[in-house]
Formats: sequence, structure tokens, C-alpha cells
Amino acid sequence: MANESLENEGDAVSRNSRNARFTSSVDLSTSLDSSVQTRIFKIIVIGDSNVGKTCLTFRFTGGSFPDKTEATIGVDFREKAVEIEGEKIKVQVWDTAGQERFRKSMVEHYYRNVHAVIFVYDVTKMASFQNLKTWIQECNGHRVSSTVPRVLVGNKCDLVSQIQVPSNTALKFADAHNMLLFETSAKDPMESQNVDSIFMCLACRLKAQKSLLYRDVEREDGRLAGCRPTECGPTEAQQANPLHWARAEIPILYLLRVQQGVPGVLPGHQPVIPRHPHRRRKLPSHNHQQISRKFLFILQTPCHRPGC
Ligand SMILES: Nc1nc2c(ncn2[C@@H]2O[C@H](COP(=O)(O)OP(=O)(O)OP(=O)(O)O)[C@@H](O)[C@H]2O)c(=O)[nH]1
Repeated sequence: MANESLENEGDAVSRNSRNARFTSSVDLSTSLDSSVQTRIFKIIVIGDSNVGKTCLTFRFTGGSFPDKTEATIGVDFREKAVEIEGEKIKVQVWDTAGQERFRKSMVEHYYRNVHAVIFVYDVTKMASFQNLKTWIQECNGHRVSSTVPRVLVGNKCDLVSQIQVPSNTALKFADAHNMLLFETSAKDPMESQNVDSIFMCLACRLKAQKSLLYRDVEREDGRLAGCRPTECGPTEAQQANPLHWARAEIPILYLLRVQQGVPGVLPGHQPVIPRHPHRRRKLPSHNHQQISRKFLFILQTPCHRPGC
């Protein structure tokens, strides 16, 4: 059934000839069938035209900054396989058109069966930040469930002298909308790990969600299901406040705080990275690695959720 609906979507959206890399055989496998080899998560990237949605998705899936981009017409698909705790997951990124004339017939398709949403603004254009409200309204208007994770991305941080949207303003907005904030640059190669972490954060979150489903089904079956620590989903309290996502995302929050120069302290952990200069002064690469190692370490630590 899932395959069928995606094939229909594929027919509709492949009208965008430029860069369309969609294959109808792709399996949108959110099903619980254990025979399915690779699960695919659909992530849409939304925001004003010219904020850098294409470049961000290109950076994540292709590992580079495109020499030249044109306005997206309809949608472009890009895919990347990632491995999280031994499971291969395909992240299918829908790079949507920012210009109204290129998107109006497509909007329904963007939001159908979406697993996560990335809202992008340009840190050098206040208007693109102010327009986020409209994008969020559009998303809500398409009945995207509040459980679908959303993140906010401020792009073009390499243009330091032109920044119009202060980090604090963006952070307040993100908090008010229960979103994580990432400020980054698709252009700056030093920021590439940060771009990856946006998508990896969502992939971790989605993986955790699906694992929760497995566990619930087992419980309904009458079998008392133990769950591996890293498969735990959010507690009720965490669900009530998406900022306190499943534990897999705690490191990302930590990473973000560190990038923003706030001393990062995880519950139950000593701060390992000292207060850092403001993120716009580039993090030295060894710190990136240090953060990534911490990220992996936390993912592997035992779960303290009661009853787990
Ligand atoms: N300096 C800088 N320029 C960027 C960055 N990301 C994108 N750009 C430039 O911004 C322009 C628009 O980038 P796109 O990725 O095509 O923007 P988009 O949001 O996909 O635009 P639409 O397809 O019209 O919705 C291009 O000229 C890019 O080179 C960045 O991080 N830094």
C-alpha cells in the first residue's frame, strides 16, 4: 500500500525534469514488516526562494556545494543512505520550490506521508526569517501531525558581515515552535558536518520512533518486550515537549549549545567541551570530531527510562 501511494506521488512529481532522481521502485517502508531491508524516510525542505535549500540538500547528499543552482521547479529528489546503530536507513530529501509559481500544484505532494520537515531561512535576509510563520502555517494547514519532527535551519552563516537575523532571535522563535535550531552554511566546507547533523538528528529521531512502534506491537501481542536501550522513544513528558526529544537527540541539543558558545552539560554528564567562542568563529576541526565522538558515545550509553 505504501509503495502504491508513493508510486502515485512519483508520477505526479516527476514532472520536474531537472535533477529528478526518483525511482518508482523506491520502497517507502515505514511498514513493520521485518523482511523490509531498508527503511526510507521522507524529509521535506521548506522556505523562501534563494535561502539555500538546494545547496543544503546537495551538501548532505553529495558532500559538496553546487557550482550553480537554478530556482527549483516543483521538487527535486535526493537520497542518501546512512547507517545508524547498524541499521541502514535511506533519507529521501524533497527539495521543494520556494517560488510560489513553481510550487502551487505540488504542495499537496510535499506534505503527503512526510516524516520530518526542515524549515530554512537565510540569516542575511530578515524577510526570509519573518516569512517562516507563513511556511509553518502552510505545513499545519496540510494536517502534518505535531509528532512529525521539525527543525529550523539558518543558512549562509559564512556571510558574517551581512547577518541580519541574530542567533538569539532565531533561538527564541525555534523554542516557541518546539523546534531545534541549526545555524550553518551550505557553502563553507568547515560546516559540512553541521549540515550532516541536521539530517542525522532527524534520522535518529525517526529511527527511534519506528522502534517504539515495534515495541508497542510486541506488547499488544502479549509478549513482554524488552527494548534495546538505544531503541527507546520519548517518554510521555518528552512527547509533551518535543524539545525534549527521544534521548537519541539529546546530543544534538548539546552539539547546538556548544556551537552557540553555551557550555554544554548533558544530564548526568560532566561538560567535556569548555565554553567555546561564538560559533561564527569557526570551530576547529578537532572539536567537530570531539563533538561527533561524544554524539556516538551518548547514543551507545544505557537508557535510564523507567521500565526499559
Ligand atoms: N554564501 C552562501 N551562499 C549560499 C549558501 N547556500 C546557498 N547559497 C547561494 O544562494 C543562492 C540560492 O541557493 P539555492 O540553494 O538555489 O536556493 P533555494 O532555496 O533552493 O531556492 P529555490 O529553488 O528558488 O527555492 C545560490 O546562488 C547559492 O549559491 C551558503 O551557505 N552561503
